[in-house]
Amino acid sequence: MTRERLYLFDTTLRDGQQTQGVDFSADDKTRIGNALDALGIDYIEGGWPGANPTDSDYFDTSPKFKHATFTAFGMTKRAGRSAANDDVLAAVLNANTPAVCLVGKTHDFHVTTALGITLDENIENIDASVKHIVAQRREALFDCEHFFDGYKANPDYALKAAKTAYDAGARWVVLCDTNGGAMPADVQKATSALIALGVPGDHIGIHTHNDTEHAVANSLAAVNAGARQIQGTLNGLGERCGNANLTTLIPTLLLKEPYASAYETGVKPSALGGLTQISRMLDDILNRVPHKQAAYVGASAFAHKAGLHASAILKDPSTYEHIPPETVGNARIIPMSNQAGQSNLRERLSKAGLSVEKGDPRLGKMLEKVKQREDEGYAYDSAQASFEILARRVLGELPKFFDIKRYRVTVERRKNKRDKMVTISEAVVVAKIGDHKVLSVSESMDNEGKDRGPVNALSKALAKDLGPYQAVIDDMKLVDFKVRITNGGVEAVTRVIIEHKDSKGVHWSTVGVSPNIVDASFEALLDAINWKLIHDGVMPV
Ligand SMILES: CC(=O)SCCNC(=O)CCNC(=O)[C@H](O)C(C)(C)COP(=O)(O)OP(=O)(O)OC[C@H]1O[C@@H](n2cnc3c(N)ncnc32)[C@H](O)[C@@H]1OP(=O)(O)O
Ligand SMILES: CC(=O)C(=O)O
Repeated sequence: MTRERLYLFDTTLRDGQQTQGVDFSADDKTRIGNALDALGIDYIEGGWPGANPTDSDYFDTSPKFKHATFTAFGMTKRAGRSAANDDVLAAVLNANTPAVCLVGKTHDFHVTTALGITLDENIENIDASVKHIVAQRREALFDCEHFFDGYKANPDYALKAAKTAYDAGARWVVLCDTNGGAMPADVQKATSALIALGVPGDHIGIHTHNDTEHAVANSLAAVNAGARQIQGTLNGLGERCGNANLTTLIPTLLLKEPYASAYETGVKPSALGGLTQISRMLDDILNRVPHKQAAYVGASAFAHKAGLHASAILKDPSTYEHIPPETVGNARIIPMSNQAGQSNLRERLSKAGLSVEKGDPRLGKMLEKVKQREDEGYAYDSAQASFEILARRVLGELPKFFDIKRYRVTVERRKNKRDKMVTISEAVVVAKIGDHKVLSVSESMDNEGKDRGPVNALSKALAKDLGPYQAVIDDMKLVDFKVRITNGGVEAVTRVIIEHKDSKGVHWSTVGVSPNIVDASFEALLDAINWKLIHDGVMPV
């Protein structure tokens, strides 16, 4: 059976940039754009040339994609001037991209209220703007802003605005759920109405927002009605609650029926294995902790915590997995927790290179220890590296790299040379490495002279001089530090979970628990260092 072509349009670099807290540099855009092209995305919208220096700089680099059509975004010309005389439109065209996507109003309320012009003037703006793009021999796309709300309020006008763009030569008329409030049935109905009016489905695109968590469902509803282009972003970035998540839509289109048999996209099955890595790369660029429960690519997407699940997974993974995790470049995890049985335990141990026979009494002892510690506040499902350290300790297989003799942290509030009150934390750690005693002192100041607190001072002192292990420890980078009070009131217990990564891209998490936040942090730090030394194959001196 021949499959119909479904086009994927990425707007991570444009609508994704409209996410609160996201500010790409031109170099970030280059990295992301190249990754999207390698993945097989058909259109990459780079931003709005002329709107800000970063977007203009990125367009100045004139990216040359192997697969994707590079697209500039802008808005229709303003009323009262010709398209050729609109300076905002001119800046967009001056970027010289093969495709140009213009947003325009299709909801009568927005025309009269936001633009303050007549409904006819708006139709003329759409017509003239699209014709101007086509006359410049560019592929024209028209984003029908607020199309679904407009269709509800005044269906004739919304349809007329969309049809005007098509008649003026737009290759794609993109129906936008700008405020993100449409339901799948609304999308299906309005898309079908435009097709019935004479705009073919293979000229219709869909652009949805996630304000009701329906962005993916609404994109599929439009495809079901006949649309053949989907716009979205990596990891669902985008204005407010985000756009349709391409990281979810791509595997769904390639792996799930009826889409997999009916449609072909530019993303080939062989490229799908790189999806998790691209998703994590974006988080890395944004300095964000990846969303663990993200569909397909989240670290928990294939984590089997419950004992019953883990026991069946070991017999056949398809018992509790909708797809094999490797298909999207993800990995299966069997975490340890108070929900676990011996199956979870043996699987985790074998992943750590520790083989224990079924029925070994140490398994029962270890499971009891894990459940008892979870009761005290530890959380091993989020701190697999600490579980490994605990298991090695119970099995008598934890190498002794060094011994901490003592540590001390002081916090002082004092006036500095400029007579300004400052807080300074200082930590001292005394460690014994073989026969050698090492004393390290560190302050909490960062490179800009800002106080980073007692835990930071302690971490720096601990990692400052561990003699023969130093090169391995210097390769550790703290990426996340979470503190949680697990018991309220005067008996409060603090749980600290920290995440590290190294230059090989390996991430590992450790946990510490104590009524004292410094002790809890120190325990998690020690586990992190021991885990790294073990995993780098370091021998104790
Ligand atoms: C639904 C979407 O996500 S569309 C994408 C929106 N993206 C952005 O806005 C990000 C980039 N935008 C910007 O940097 C700026 O808004 C600019 C440079 C484009 C314009 O800046 P300014 O000239 O200062 O205008 P400002 O942002 O205050 O207002 C937008 C103007 O465009 C007009 N406008 C809005 N949409 C359209 C349209 N489709 N066609 C023509 N004019 C439009 C508005 O009426 C308003 O004009 P007014 O001030 O005369 O009422
Ligand atoms: C164009 C666009 O981003 C929107 O209407 O949501």
